Amino acid sequence: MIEFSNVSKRYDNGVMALNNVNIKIEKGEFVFIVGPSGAGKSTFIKSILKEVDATTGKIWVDDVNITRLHRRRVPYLRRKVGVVFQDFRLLPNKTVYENIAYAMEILGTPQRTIRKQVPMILSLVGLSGKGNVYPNQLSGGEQQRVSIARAMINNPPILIADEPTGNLDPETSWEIMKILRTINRRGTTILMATHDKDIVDIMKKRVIALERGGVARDEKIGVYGYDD
Ligand SMILES: Nc1ncnc2c1ncn2[C@@H]1O[C@H](COP(=O)(O)OP(=O)(O)OP(=O)(O)O)[C@@H](O)[C@H]1O
Repeated sequence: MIEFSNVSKRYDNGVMALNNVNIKIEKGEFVFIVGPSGAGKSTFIKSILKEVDATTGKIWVDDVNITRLHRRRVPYLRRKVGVVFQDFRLLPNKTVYENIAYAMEILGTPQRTIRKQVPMILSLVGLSGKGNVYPNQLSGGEQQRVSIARAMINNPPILIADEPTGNLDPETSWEIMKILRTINRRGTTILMATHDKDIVDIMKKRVIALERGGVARDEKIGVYGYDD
């Protein structure tokens, strides 16, 4: 589903953010990406989305070698990979419904399909009935659920969550984890970068630890392994 083969990323300032990374993630896996600040987690995620280009090596996403993917094809790649961020990134002047509908419109989804699917996606994240409210009328946890709903339009095979619980209290974080687990059980491969020790230790999922751009650990049922 996702494969990194001898991938290195050297930024223009000389920093080696990824250093000969070899990783294979199968369809349907739930993988935590952990590691100290500056270890390369964001660079790893960005290279799956082709927001940064690997300097050397090859990356496959959903069986497509994206290393040489033409710029024109990048939007097709992004359709296969939903993304959720720590800071939600919702449009403040659009309602919950409109935030999701707008993302579907950008992908060229017909209005009829949008009208049918938005309620289904809202129910998946437990927000049925909240379609007409604005993001600032929602709690942080609810906003993150909207952002997960938006990421799941078109039912992408891969969902990337970059510190999705970073702005949330522990109880709310677990509500988000339950939703991610449900989405994973429905077949979506999930990659989650996190600094949340409790979540990683309790979930008992695969853990890939990056340190100084390299894979320091890759455990089938792993732990967070750091003190922060
Ligand atoms: N655009 C860039 N230009 C130059 N160097 C960069 C750039 N982005 C990241 N870096 C450097 O690459 C290294 C890896 O950064 P990255 O953001 O991938 O780490 P991270 O593990 O996501 O960190 P954090 O946990 O703090 O988010 C760091 O040394 C960082 O300073």
